[in-house]
Amino acid sequence: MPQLPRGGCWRAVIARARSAVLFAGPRGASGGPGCTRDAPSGAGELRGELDRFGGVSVRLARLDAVHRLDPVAFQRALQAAIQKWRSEGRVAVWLHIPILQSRFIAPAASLGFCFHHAESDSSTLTLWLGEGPSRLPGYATHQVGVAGAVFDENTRKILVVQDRNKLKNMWKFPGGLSEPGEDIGDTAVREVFEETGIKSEFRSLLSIRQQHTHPGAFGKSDMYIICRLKPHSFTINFCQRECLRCEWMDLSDLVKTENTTPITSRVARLLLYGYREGFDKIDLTVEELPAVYTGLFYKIYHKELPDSYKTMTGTD
Ligand SMILES: NC(=O)C1=CN([C@@H]2O[C@H](COP(=O)(O)OP(=O)(O)OC[C@H]3O[C@@H](n4cnc5c(N)ncnc54)[C@H](O)[C@@H]3O)[C@@H](O)[C@H]2O)C=CC1
Ligand SMILES: [Mg+2]
Repeated sequence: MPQLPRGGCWRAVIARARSAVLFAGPRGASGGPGCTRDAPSGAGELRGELDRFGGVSVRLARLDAVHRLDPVAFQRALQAAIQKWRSEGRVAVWLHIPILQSRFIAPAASLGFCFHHAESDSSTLTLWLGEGPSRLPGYATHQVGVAGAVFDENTRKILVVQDRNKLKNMWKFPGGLSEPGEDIGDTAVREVFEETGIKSEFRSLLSIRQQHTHPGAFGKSDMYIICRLKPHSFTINFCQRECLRCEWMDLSDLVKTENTTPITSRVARLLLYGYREGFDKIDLTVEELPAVYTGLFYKIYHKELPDSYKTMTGTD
C-alpha cells in the first residue's frame, strides 16, 4: 500500500465523514472544560473522555454489550461520532481496543485511524482531527539494556561473560533488558545475579550508549547503560542457557584483550582510570528527588555535587 503523507489519511476521513449518516446520540454530553467522562454507552452513541489537550478517548471495554456489536454498526457509529467531535473542535481521537474486540480495528482504520501502540491485551489507535499535521506524541522510542561492571577493588578483578547465542564469543559485562518500572541499578544487580550467580550492590552509572535501528530492538533505538557494581559474593554459578563462559578477569587483561566489544574495552579503560585516579572522576551517582505536582519520586544521576552546593540559597 502506498504511504500516505502524515496528514493524508485524516484528510480522506474528513471527506468521508462529511457525507456520513449520523448515528451518534444526543450532543453536548462530552463537552465541558477539563477531563470529563461520559457514562458508558452502546455504539449508537459513541462517546469518550475529554483530555486536557482537547482530544477524545474512547475505551471500547466500557461500551455496553460490546461483544454483541457488529463491525458495520460500529463503523457507522464511529463515523458519526467523528463528525460530531470535529464540529465540536476536538483535536484528536484515541481509540482503545481490547484484544478480543480486535474486529473493530479494520473499520477504524478504514476511517483513517492508525496504530499508536499495543500492549499485551489491547491496542490504541489514533486519528488527528486538528489543523495541519498531527501533533500527537509517538509511543516508546527506545529499549533500555543495563549491564553491571562488577569490580572488586581488593583483587582488581572484573566479572565478565561470553554470550551463548552470539556468533562471536567476546567478553562483555553481564546484563540485559530493563523491566517496566525497574530502576537502572536494580536491573544491573538483577541481571548480574541471574546470569552469573554473583550478588552485588549498585555504586554508580558509568556510561550510556545510544544506538538507532538496533537489530534487537524491533526497529526502535537501544539505550545501553553500564553501571559500576560492588560484589558481595564471589562464587560463580552462571546461567548455562544464556552464557558460554563466565570468570573473574584481571582488569588490565580486559583492557588488553582483543576478544571483547569496543564498548566493553572502553568501559574497562574508564574503570582502570577510576581505580587509579579516584572513582569520583568517572562516577555518576544517584539520588532520589520528589517530582513536581505528581507526588511521585524519581532518580537523578549526575557527578557528585558538594553538599554546600545542594543547600546553597543563591545569595551564598
Ligand atoms: N556491546 C555489548 O557488550 C553488548 C551489549 N548488549 C546490550 O545489552 C542489552 C540486551 O542484553 P541481552 O543480554 O541481549 O538481554 P537479556 O539478558 O535481557 O535477554 C537475552 C535473552 O532473551 C532471549 N531472546 C532474545 N531475543 C529472542 C528471540 N528473538 N527469540 C527467543 N529468545 C530471545 C534469549 O534467551 C536471550 O538469552 C541491549 O541493550 C544490548 O544493546 C548486548 C550484547 C553485547
Ligand atoms: Mg543478558
